[in-house]
Amino acid sequence: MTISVASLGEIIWVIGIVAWYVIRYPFERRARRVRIVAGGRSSSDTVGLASALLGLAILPGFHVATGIPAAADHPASLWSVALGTIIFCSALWIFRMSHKELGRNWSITLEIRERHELVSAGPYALVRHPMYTSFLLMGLGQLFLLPNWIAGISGLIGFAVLFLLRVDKEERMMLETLGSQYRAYMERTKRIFPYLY
Ligand SMILES: C[S@@+](CC[C@H](N)C(=O)[O-])C[C@H]1O[C@@H](n2cnc3c(N)ncnc32)[C@H](O)[C@@H]1O
Repeated sequence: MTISVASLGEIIWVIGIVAWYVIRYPFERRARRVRIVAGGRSSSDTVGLASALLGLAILPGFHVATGIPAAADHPASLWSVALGTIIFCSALWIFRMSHKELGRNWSITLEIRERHELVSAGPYALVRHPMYTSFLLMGLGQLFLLPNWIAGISGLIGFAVLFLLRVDKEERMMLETLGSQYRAYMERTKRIFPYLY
């Protein structure tokens, strides 16, 4: 049995998405047991999360399952699949490290947990939002893995909507909660790219 390069990219993308959920699931379960003391899901955050879900999972998943929209297909290449695999694996690694480091402070939305603490170790020593760095890399990996302009680019668009709707609000919330401790942390870190932005 031989598989095409296009199918190979799609299979790797599916494995990547399953691995993403395997990493996330235990943190979702644990988060249910830690009390929320401030914040909550706003309508703009719901739009951001829905965009990320649509662009990074639903649209590409629909394309992989049905081949639609075939008109947006472009030729697949082995170098693109290899690059996409490396980028997607890096995204999963950063995603896993950020969850591990955030631990009980993690929330899917903008919330403050009981006894919330500033996390500034591991990937958080370099950037304030490594989980968003991992979403950006996932979107980039998707672009290289799926040879379809719409399903390929949708992850980056979904990430951008979530990031732009959320990041200022998240930093404001952290400043209100942790005050000078978070301000000092902001002064020594970048947002998503170490030393750059
Ligand atoms: C989905 S997590 C994303 C965390 C971070 N923005 C990132 O990209 O890695 C969002 C929650 O993490 C918490 N959080 C964000 N940065 C944090 C930090 N440095 N220390 C502790 N909690 C943090 C906030 O309570 C926020 O509601």
